[in-house]
Amino acid sequence: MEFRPGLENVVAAETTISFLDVENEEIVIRGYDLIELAETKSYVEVAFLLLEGKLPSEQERARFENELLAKRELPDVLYDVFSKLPKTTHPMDALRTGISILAGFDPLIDDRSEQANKTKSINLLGQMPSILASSYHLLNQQEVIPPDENLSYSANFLYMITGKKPTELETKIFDRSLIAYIEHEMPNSTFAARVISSTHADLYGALAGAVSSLKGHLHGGANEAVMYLIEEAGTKENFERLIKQKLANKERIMGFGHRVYMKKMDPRALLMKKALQQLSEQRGDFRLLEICEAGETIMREEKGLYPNLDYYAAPVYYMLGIPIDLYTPIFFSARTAGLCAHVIEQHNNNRLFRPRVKYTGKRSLKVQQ
Ligand SMILES: CC(=O)SCCNC(=O)CCNC(=O)[C@H](O)C(C)(C)COP(=O)(O)OP(=O)(O)OC[C@H]1O[C@@H](n2cnc3c(N)ncnc32)[C@H](O)[C@@H]1OP(=O)(O)O
Ligand SMILES: O=C([O-])CC(=O)C(=O)O
Repeated sequence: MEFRPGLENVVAAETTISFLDVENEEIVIRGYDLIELAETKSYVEVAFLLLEGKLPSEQERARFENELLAKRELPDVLYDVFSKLPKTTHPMDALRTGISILAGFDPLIDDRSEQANKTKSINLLGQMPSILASSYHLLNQQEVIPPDENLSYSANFLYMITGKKPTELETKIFDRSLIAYIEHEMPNSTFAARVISSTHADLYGALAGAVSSLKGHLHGGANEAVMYLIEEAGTKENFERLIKQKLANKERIMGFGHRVYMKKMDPRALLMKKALQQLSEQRGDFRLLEICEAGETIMREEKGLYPNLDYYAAPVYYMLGIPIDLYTPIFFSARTAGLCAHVIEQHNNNRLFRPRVKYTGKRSLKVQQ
């Protein structure tokens, strides 16, 4: 039996959902190129594509978006729990708690049929913005911002976080970031969700496990860590110095490197870099763009490493006025569509995940009598 640390290059599932075609620099989502989807479609349309396997007609999009918007209300107990959690709770932990509580409210909890799983997925996708925004506000002893009926899914999501009606450009960029995060083949969190659902566990359990995985700094938690590093530096010169110092100490720089892209730029990072350029030009404020470009150059020169999505999503979120500890929950919220598609696929064609080990421990020890 062959052992590959980190399961590098091990094929863990057969799927029709997505594939990283690194050679051709394409992230294939149900047959489409993710970057093209991000430039031409809305998050709601790509979520529909993931769940239904095809892009929606205009009528289907409107119905689906209305369905999501109609699910925004949460059971009262969630608001109550969020307001009672220790104020130091990270919103990712509140989010995990929220998903666990919702499980108890689902009459179809143990139904793994495709239809029941789709119903759960739509409920969760609709509720996700409310969970994020309300948990953040309640943890910070602020009023919860009620949804605005007249806004699109993404505009309302941003509004419930910031309390400000976003401009058209802000909505477009936020929506694009959600598409960038929506699905990415077999990252650690998706693998976790598939492993959990392979025991016939329910979709909520699989997603709660995925939240835990995605919170880590080597995965989704990197977007927050990037922004804290930029904030700590404040200027381009300090950022360059800080990166060099960390590299000299053999520390990792968050937002760089990727198991699959290795020494190539993540196509989604370029998408978000363009968004940062747009926001910077529109505001006449190039500070974050200059800092990030300086970091990108140093990492390429010193380590031959390129930015991943988290590196450029972080300053984009900062410029959109989003609190830093919501960056990773937003990543998860966007990823919900992809994760649900994977749980559905796993449940529809299941075999229990149960790998083996390469044992390096002791043998033949005798118990002392
Ligand atoms: C949207 C996402 O979730 S993308 C991932 C977000 N995560 C990050 O940005 C965290 C920073 N990046 C990393 O830690 C890594 O690049 C990972 C975890 C993403 C991928 O790691 P792996 O494929 O396991 O590569 P591995 O950890 O073996 O690293 C290979 C080499 O590159 C170095 N390296 C990889 N990434 C970085 C980095 N960001 N900074 C400095 N060095 C790095 C490692 O130190 C290692 O060097 P060595 O061979 O001299 O020991
Ligand atoms: O693919 C990965 O390993 C991590 C990643 O970029 C993602 O989940 O978007």
